Amino acid sequence: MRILSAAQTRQADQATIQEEGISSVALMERAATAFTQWLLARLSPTEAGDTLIFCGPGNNGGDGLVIARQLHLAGFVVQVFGLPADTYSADFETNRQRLPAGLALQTLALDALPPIAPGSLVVDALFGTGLSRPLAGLAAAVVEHLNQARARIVAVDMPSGLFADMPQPADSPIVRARHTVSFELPKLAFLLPQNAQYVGQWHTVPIGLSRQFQAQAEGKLYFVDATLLAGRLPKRAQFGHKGTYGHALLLAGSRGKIGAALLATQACLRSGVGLLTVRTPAVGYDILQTAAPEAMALTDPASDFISELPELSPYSAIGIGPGLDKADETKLVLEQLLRETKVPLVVDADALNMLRANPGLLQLLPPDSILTPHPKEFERLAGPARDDYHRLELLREFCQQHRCYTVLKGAHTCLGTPTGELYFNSTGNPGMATGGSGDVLTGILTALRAQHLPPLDTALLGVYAHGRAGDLAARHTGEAGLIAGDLTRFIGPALQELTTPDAF
Ligand SMILES: NC(=O)C1=CN([C@@H]2O[C@H](COP(=O)(O)OP(=O)(O)OC[C@H]3O[C@@H](n4cnc5c(N)ncnc54)[C@H](O)[C@@H]3O)[C@@H](O)[C@H]2O)[C@@H](O)CC1
Ligand SMILES: [K+]
Repeated sequence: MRILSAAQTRQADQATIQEEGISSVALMERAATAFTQWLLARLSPTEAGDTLIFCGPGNNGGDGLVIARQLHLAGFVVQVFGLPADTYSADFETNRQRLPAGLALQTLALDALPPIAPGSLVVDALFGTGLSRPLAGLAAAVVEHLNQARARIVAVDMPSGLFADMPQPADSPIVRARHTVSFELPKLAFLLPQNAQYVGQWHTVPIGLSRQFQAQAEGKLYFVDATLLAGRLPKRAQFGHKGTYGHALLLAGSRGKIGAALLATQACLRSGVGLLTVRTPAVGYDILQTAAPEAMALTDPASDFISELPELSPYSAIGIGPGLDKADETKLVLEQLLRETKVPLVVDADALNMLRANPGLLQLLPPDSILTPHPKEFERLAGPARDDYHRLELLREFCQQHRCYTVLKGAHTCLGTPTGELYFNSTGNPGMATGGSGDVLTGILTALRAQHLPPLDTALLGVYAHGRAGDLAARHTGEAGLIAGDLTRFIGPALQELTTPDAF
């Protein structure tokens, strides 16, 4: 799925209208109907109770008028309010005319804002993608009024006051919606933690926006769903053997953190790698051989940390980082690895912190390496961000400068590419915010890369499958009960879902 800017969304509406030869008011009817259907699938008129719909002067308000008409006809107890304005959009005017008798548009006034009973259903159709500046005056007062009511607010397309694709001044008035129902595609704003308090849970409803426009639109933002991944994970070959699926090397673990090495090991094994060798300090030998007999243990001469780089020629991908100690010897191992390796790298955790400690090391990063920082680790590498939008800029610059793929971990993990694209993941849940989850991701990515998948496919598939494994696991454990080891059990099913079936 593409993520379009506000301007592109307007162009997409126009392209759809032209392509289909329909009127803009017909597209509005379609969009508003999709919203109404979404609501009707979740709430009966009795469950909704008092339903108050707040409309702005543009097409978002026009949607609100259509929704008011449709909910009224569906038996909801509807009141509809409009912001006074000098001009209204043409489709707003048309739909004002279409309001049924018995449902009058009431004009909002600063000194007479309507009371909102606790638990009421509020539909926020004040402003959508056409917002051009922060709200002020009466509009701001209405937003404040909605936010103070103990109502269930459902926003049409956008929570009013929020920009679709850029930050806004601190303290801008913005509706705090419980649900946001967006037309066709998510907006960039929905994917950033700083906006979660306004967007609530977001949903998309299809409105038949021009596919051609979506495919050809400029811009480099993507939302990764199963469709975007179709065809990227080949089925295993009938005559394949373990040599077909690569030989991965993991450099991981230190005294007290052999568990991290083990989690990466299990995940790597569960992600289809042909052979796996694991380099841990000597203290990890018995643990690894017992808990993961499928992996080969190549223990380091040092007892507690990795001090020597093994011979690298057998391997098709190398993962480094989970559970490493920051010993000087290990730093030298990382440096030697960066200088010597010709095979793709996956770099995680303390290996990232070591890169930062010696900035010269970043210059040695082989092209197409995959880095997997969480926001704090990324900040150490690329500097502090003013806000979530600025962090995306830094991510883009970092990936282009170092010709690497960077997986910025979090809700909607964002993958940056050397060519400037940003891909937001759609799977995963808050249960995955638990120690060891990142080690599992490193194992998955190392395995996919070892199987000769291109770096972009590796990162997209790996991040998606990791989240999907978390979603499958949480069905059994609940989110709070989820631990990283649970993820490894569901990587196989997650990858299976993504595997391209044979064409007939
Ligand atoms: N264009 C189309 O064909 C469709 C548009 N749709 C709806 O239309 C919305 C976009 O409509 P519009 O482009 O008319 O924009 P909006 O309805 O979001 O807002 C535009 C109106 O608000 C005014 N405005 C902007 N910022 C303001 C501020 N800070 N304070 C006060 N007034 C402000 C503008 O002057 C204009 O009158 C979408 O979010 C969606 O809900 C849907 O009906 C689908 C089809
Ligand atoms: K809105």
